[in-house]
Amino acid sequence: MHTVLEAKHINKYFKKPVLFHVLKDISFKINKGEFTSIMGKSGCGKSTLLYILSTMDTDYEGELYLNDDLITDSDHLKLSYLRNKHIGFVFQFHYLLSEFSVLENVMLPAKKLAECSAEEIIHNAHEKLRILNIEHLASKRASQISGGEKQRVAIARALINNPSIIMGDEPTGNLDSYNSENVFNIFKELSEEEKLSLLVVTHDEDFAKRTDRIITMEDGRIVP
Ligand SMILES: Nc1ncnc2c1ncn2[C@@H]1O[C@H](COP(=O)(O)OP(=O)(O)OP(=O)(O)O)[C@@H](O)[C@H]1O
Repeated sequence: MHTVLEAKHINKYFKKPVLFHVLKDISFKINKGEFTSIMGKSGCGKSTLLYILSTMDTDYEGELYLNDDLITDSDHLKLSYLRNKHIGFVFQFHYLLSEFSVLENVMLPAKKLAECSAEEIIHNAHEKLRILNIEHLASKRASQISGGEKQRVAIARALINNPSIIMGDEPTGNLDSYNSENVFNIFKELSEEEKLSLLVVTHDEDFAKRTDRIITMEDGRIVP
């Protein structure tokens, strides 16, 4: 089984206001197509861990592998490239640009990566909107669509560069139960049919129970 992401003995300390050992010897693997949730009480270190796994925080001890490559000591430019190419993000808040159209919002990470022609990017963005059943919204401004629709646009944007893994920080935290179910079903389908890996921090037990695996954290450690 191909491993998409591997954390080996990750430790993280916050140095201020006092020295605080926030992540303690975290090790796990995420395989291709695996849908994993991370749960744990507020303050146990979930977001801190996701920040490291998503390559945004480089101030940690231990090793991080992306598609079997050790990326821990990569410079910021390389990490920014790897992040954009291989990792899609879905947050609690959608972070869409409200004055841009839905299509333009979805295209943005592909423009940044600049590995496809403008025509290909438009074609790919339409394809992602079709997968998420929101192609009819393509020309609307992001400010003109509902909360549930915005989150689906955010997922389409996360998919645009065909990442190896989608990371979510409470992606259903702002949604009602209907839209949360919708997002869950989209993620499940992506993992089963596209063999996409998903790693989602959530407080929603119903959501987590239906993922392939729950990683439970307590006081900066993974509960064995
Ligand atoms: N920049 C920082 N400096 C010092 N301490 C921090 C910093 N950021 C977070 N912490 C502390 O680290 C711990 C873990 O925070 P983190 O945000 O990872 O928790 P979490 O599990 O994601 O919580 P929640 O479920 O409430 O989002 C908390 O005790 C928090 O107060």
